[in-house]
Amino acid sequence: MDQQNDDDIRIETRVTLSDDFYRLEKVSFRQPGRNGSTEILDREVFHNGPGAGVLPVDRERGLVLLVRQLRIAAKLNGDAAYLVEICAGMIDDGDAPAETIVKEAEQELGYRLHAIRQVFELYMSPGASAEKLHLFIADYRPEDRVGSGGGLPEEGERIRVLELSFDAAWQMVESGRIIDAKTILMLQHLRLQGVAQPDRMLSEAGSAPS
Ligand SMILES: Nc1nc2c(ncn2[C@@H]2O[C@H](COP(=O)(O)OP(=O)(O)O[C@H]3O[C@H](CO)[C@@H](O)[C@H](O)[C@@H]3O)[C@@H](O)[C@H]2O)c(=O)[nH]1
Ligand SMILES: [Mg+2]
Repeated sequence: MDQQNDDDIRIETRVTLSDDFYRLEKVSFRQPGRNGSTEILDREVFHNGPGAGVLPVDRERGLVLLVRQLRIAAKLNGDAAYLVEICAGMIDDGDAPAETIVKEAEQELGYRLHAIRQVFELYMSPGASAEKLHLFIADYRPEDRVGSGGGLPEEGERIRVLELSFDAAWQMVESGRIIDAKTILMLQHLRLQGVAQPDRMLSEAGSAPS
């Protein structure tokens, strides 16, 4: 099997094809070919990141906060136009991912979060996109509500805030109503932590061992 070394990949040229809201680039690079040769390939790279997202959890009441918002790409594919997702946003230049989370949670959800912990740092679609996502989990309680959320109306954001039980949110994954990857990852993470069924855990704890 050939060795695969990062240092053997040489970027030759980078050309910007489009630079409007996001940037699309065509990259030409050299990679090792067979029998000691090298070959040149072209790839397009879409720069739509980096971003950060958060799943706020109220463990006492067994609830999570999600958002529902228009995603025109999903509509173009023939899926629902309004997707249910975790709160997320693009990271402004110079901001740390956790700072983005704090801002987005206030803007989109109207909540102040506590105990913000990073869970994943991942690429959403590395074959075509440079978007790197930082995903967090955080705590919230009813008294942390500081506004109505909804996003920035001047940017055209009309975000609806959903507060759902763990089970109801997971049901939406299983029934295919939640189809956003970062949201499914985070809800799955919550289940793996073993806090996803507080009612069942409580009743099991209180029942006689079988
Ligand atoms: N004018 C203009 N505005 C845009 C465009 N695309 C997005 N916007 C606006 O830019 C803002 C982006 O809002 P954020 O909350 O920062 O991001 P997001 O839409 O939730 O999603 C972004 O972050 C996610 C998490 O990183 C990503 O998954 C997603 O691809 C995107 O980068 C929104 O007001 C949106 O309407 C565009 O092509 N043109
Ligand atoms: Mg957003």
